[in-house]
Amino acid sequence: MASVVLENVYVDFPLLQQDQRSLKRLLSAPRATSRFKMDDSSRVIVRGLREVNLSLQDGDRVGVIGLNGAGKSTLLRVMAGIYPPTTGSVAIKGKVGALLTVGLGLRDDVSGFKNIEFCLMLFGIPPEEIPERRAEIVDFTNLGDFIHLHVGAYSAGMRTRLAFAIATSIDPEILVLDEVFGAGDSTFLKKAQERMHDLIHKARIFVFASHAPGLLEQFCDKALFLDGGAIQAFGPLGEVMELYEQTVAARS
Ligand SMILES: Nc1ncnc2c1ncn2[C@@H]1O[C@H](COP(=O)(O)OP(=O)(O)OP(=O)(O)O)[C@@H](O)[C@H]1O
Repeated sequence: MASVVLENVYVDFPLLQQDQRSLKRLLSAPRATSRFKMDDSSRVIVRGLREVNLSLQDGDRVGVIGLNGAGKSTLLRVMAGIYPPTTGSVAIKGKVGALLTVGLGLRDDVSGFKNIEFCLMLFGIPPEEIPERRAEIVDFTNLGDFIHLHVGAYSAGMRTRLAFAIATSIDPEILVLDEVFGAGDSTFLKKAQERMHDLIHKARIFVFASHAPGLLEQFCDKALFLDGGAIQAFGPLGEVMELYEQTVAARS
């Protein structure tokens, strides 16, 4: 049984690079009351998520929706274990596969081939299984001899192919996906979509942040509407999408 349980989760990002005057302006702006705060060490922070309580169980297929900056990627990263919550707790049961910012986690200074090996070790794949899995990933990328070149010399599309092939080479029980369907050129896109469909189908829990209603309808039956870092609604896809569209219309 896979599950994802978040209790009272907050994620704060300290704003370290800003000059003092612009920080003061952020704190004094009227709309800043909920998003920008001063923390206990007098640092200005932007609140990525606030008071998030959520329980996902086997069979849940959830679309995460919200305007730019609503907190969708932050939530997915928390579920993937990339961001620890600033406060609150996160309990995950099951193997998580995260397809988030494409290219995330690739090392520029070593070859694609080596990157694959590192990632497989990181995923906990037993050493005797690595050569076969690696060969399968290399084949999927279709990068030819470029697989032996250091990743720093790859084009964006080549990175995408490599990152996608690695991330989708394990069958996750919990699949966390940030819109990556537009990745790669058209030949790769078709292959990538087939592989994605297969993974989505097999995952016990699927969480998908997207702005595309068609894709959400295709893959999800529930939706989670985030606004200003907080959950506004969580429930059947149609109802939550309607509420979201009404909110967007009221603001534009
Ligand atoms: N590394 C960071 N440092 C500072 N602030 C951040 C960082 N990452 C996210 N934020 C802030 O947290 C909030 C939520 O960002 P997030 O990327 O989760 O939004 P999103 O809903 O995925 O947006 P989009 O649809 O534009 O991708 C935003 O206000 C953003 O400015």
